[in-house]
Amino acid sequence: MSHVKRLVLIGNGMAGMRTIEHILKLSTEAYEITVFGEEPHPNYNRIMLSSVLAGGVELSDIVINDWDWYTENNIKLYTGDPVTSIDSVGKKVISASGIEVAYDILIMATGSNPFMLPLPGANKEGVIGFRNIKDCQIMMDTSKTYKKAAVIGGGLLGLEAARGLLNLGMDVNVIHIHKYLMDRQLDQSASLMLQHDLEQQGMKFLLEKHTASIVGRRRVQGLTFADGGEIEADLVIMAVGITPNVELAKRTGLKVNRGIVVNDYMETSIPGIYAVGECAEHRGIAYGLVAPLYEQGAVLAKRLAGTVTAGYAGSVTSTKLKVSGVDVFSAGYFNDKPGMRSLRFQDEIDGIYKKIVIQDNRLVGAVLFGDITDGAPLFSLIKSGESIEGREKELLLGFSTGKAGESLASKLGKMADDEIICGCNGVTKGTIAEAIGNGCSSVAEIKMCTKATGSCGGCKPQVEALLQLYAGDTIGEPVKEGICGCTSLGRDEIVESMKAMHLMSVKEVMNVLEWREPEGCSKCRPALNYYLGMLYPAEYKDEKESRFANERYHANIQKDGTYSVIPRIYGGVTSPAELKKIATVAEKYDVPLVKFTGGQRLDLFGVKKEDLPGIWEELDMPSGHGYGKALRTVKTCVGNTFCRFGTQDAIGMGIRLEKAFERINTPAKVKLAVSGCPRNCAEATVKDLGVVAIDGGWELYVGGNAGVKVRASEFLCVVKTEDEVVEWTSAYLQYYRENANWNERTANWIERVGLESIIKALENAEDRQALMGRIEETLSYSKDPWKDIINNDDLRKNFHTLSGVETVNS
Ligand SMILES: Cc1cc2nc3c(=O)[nH]c(=O)nc-3n(C[C@H](O)[C@H](O)[C@H](O)COP(=O)(O)OP(=O)(O)OC[C@H]3O[C@@H](n4cnc5c(N)ncnc54)[C@H](O)[C@@H]3O)c2cc1C
Ligand SMILES: NC(=O)c1ccc[n+]([C@@H]2O[C@H](COP(=O)([O-])OP(=O)(O)OC[C@H]3O[C@@H](n4cnc5c(N)ncnc54)[C@H](O)[C@@H]3O)[C@@H](O)[C@H]2O)c1
Ligand code: SF4
Ligand code: FES
Repeated sequence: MSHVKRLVLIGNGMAGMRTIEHILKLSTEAYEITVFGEEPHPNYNRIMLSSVLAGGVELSDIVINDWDWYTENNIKLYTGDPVTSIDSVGKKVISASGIEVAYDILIMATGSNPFMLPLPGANKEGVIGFRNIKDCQIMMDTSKTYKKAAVIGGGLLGLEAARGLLNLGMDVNVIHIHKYLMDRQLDQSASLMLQHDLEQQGMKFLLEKHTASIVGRRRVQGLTFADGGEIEADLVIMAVGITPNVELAKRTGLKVNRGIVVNDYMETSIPGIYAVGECAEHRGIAYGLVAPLYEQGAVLAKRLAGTVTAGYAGSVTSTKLKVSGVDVFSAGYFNDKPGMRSLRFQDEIDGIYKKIVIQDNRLVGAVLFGDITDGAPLFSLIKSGESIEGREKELLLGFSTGKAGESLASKLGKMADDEIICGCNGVTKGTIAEAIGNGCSSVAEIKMCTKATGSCGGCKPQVEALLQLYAGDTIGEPVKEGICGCTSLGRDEIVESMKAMHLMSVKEVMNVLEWREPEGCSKCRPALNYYLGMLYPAEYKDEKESRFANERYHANIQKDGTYSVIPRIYGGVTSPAELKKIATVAEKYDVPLVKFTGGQRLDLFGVKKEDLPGIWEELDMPSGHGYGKALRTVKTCVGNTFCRFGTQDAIGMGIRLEKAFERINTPAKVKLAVSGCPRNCAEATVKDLGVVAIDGGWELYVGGNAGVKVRASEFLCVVKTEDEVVEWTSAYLQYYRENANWNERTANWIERVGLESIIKALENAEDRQALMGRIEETLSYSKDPWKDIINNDDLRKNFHTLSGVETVNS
């Protein structure tokens, strides 16, 4: 009797999951797949952590496959639960939490660990590597309190970390053991030019320095060096290389050198167990960049799907530094060795350096600084190993004869179709041209079709140039980006079309506006649902299936799959009776944790999905919307009710605002606060809208945020009465609802459109009244979502099965 084979993947990272994606494409349903991940997240783009740290990219933007993707593909995912042992005889894995899963095929993709120098004091608080979301979060949090950072290691990772920390406002010293930065990728000339440019950006370097110890009490306070020197540091990032994560493999008895030894088909020394990614060692090499790991994944997937493959033969690698303002590329051999010749070009005026390394008339290496447009074609030549005899100087001076000022699109036009444009994903110019020919008209669409630009993003300029070349008006305007890969239309065009054609459902919008993906995606479906609800509050029926899980269940999904429930406590003011009720419910349902939130609410953590309706019913309190893109909380200080400094009734004002705007859907979450005097105990100036009492009136501030990027709010207006506070707040919130992009916080919106334009839209009393009328109309249709479910037998019965798009929500 044949049974579906059970495939277990250990490591929910970039290489392992790319392998699974390939397998799903090659042979759907051939395997019953289980994935274990040590990190408490779905699969994300580790490469982009540098961009998250540098700012401009949110953690939610770097998810590759969200939670729903696993469900949709019938993959059982255990996160935050590492596999701790493998029984290779009984063919099963056991996780830290005790889960046992049997396998027929086991893939190990456990990645690497940062190499932590075993220095005295290395275990102090504030000493970390830079490898995962947690490290990234620690750096972002630390920068809010501390100012002095030291990065040990001036390689790719160290420099990208240093740039991010500078952007976070820290003072950064990079300590490098070698005389030249990026000594594993660059020659001396390129390295010196790089150092110069980074110093101009504010980075400081201590070169040829051997760190001797890390000093401080519990937390790091500084570093000492072998030459007797020392510096102060409140945060130390070790970026001195990585070591394959092979402990589990060793315990299992797999053959391990530096990495888990694999053959050309990624088979380890034990039949049925494969290894892929940074943890694997192939022909003596454990790679540390995604391109070779993705190649390995493609080979392994073919092998497991029973497709013919020649096997993996090893890779030549190329790297680009992801630091804005400096362009650095390196591939193959970058320093001359006996038997090699090199040609160099250095332009100190424009800061350009090029070097190509040749052996036996073949290109074996290249280093580019300042202008890296020739990186892709040079890398193709290195990989192809073809003779470049007689073309050496042409290659050095500009690949495609490179006339001064020649556009990138024109250069790319001269390239052969089989040249690689996206190094990370091995995507050729021909493949991208074909995707454009098949109708892809934006970078996002090309990413969806080909994966190009989906990893480090370094090939985006080339892909944009190809779009200009093949989809633009000859070489005209760049093709604009849509709200997601399913469309090339932007938010305003979509909303205008909805109005003009009176489109009334998500499906209709996608049909009429010719969506590329008929079902849409997790970016556009919730956005369309929001825009339709905003335009037609009376007629539009909210589509549950276009909402994130948090919003479907009206509770926040937690990392272990349980939910957290926050009842509404207006203005943060409760009563003994209310507290008793919450306590009774928490006891009855065995709620493991009851905690105050930053917004002065009580949060019940660890609630099972099936208990949600019962808990809501027994609490008999309105939903606090702690999960939604809606008004979350109005935080208040005690105001003149008890405080001797208070000039106004902050509590009363806060409760009035919360009662007025609870249940309003907004493009992104909205938090308010009211302080009773300028001492501002309710922290009103880091809220989406903050109200601060003054003598005889109130000041209103907007666009504040205390999240990853702290932003102080900006002064909007001063008013005398509580009624005026409500009027301005109504108008401001409705103007935000009508004009911001879905998922755009007020802080980002105001930065994008400018406070001036908002003041202009609100300064006229008639306009304010009109906006207030529209928000009141919308509010008149809103109902408490918990009551809605509890009182509807059908909804309550089918509560478990509410499905929709997936959660990367905060
Ligand atoms: C900040 C940063 C920037 C980078 N930039 C680039 C770049 O620009 N270009 C480039 O090519 N590469 C870059 N890299 C390297 C690239 O991210 C890695 O090569 C790639 O992620 C390796 O993939 P992997 O799947 O082998 O390992 P990982 O992505 O690390 O995945 C391994 C996963 O396995 C999990 N795991 C480990 N042990 C267990 C266990 N016992 N049970 C369950 N799960 C386990 C780990 O927690 C991890 O989530 C960068 C790396 C970092 C940290
Ligand atoms: N843009 C990219 O492609 C990119 C970005 C980040 C990370 N990565 C990858 O992540 C991995 C880790 O990166 P990395 O920069 O840590 O590794 P790396 O090996 O590239 O660089 C480490 C650097 O640390 C220096 N060093 C070693 N010991 C030291 C010491 N005691 N004190 C000071 N300096 C010391 C080395 O000279 C070397 O230049 C690599 O595989 C890298 O390819 C790639
Ligand atoms: S903000 Fe002013 S009124 Fe409110 S608690 Fe602080 S000091 Fe008192
Ligand atoms: S080169 Fe990295 S995503 Fe294309």
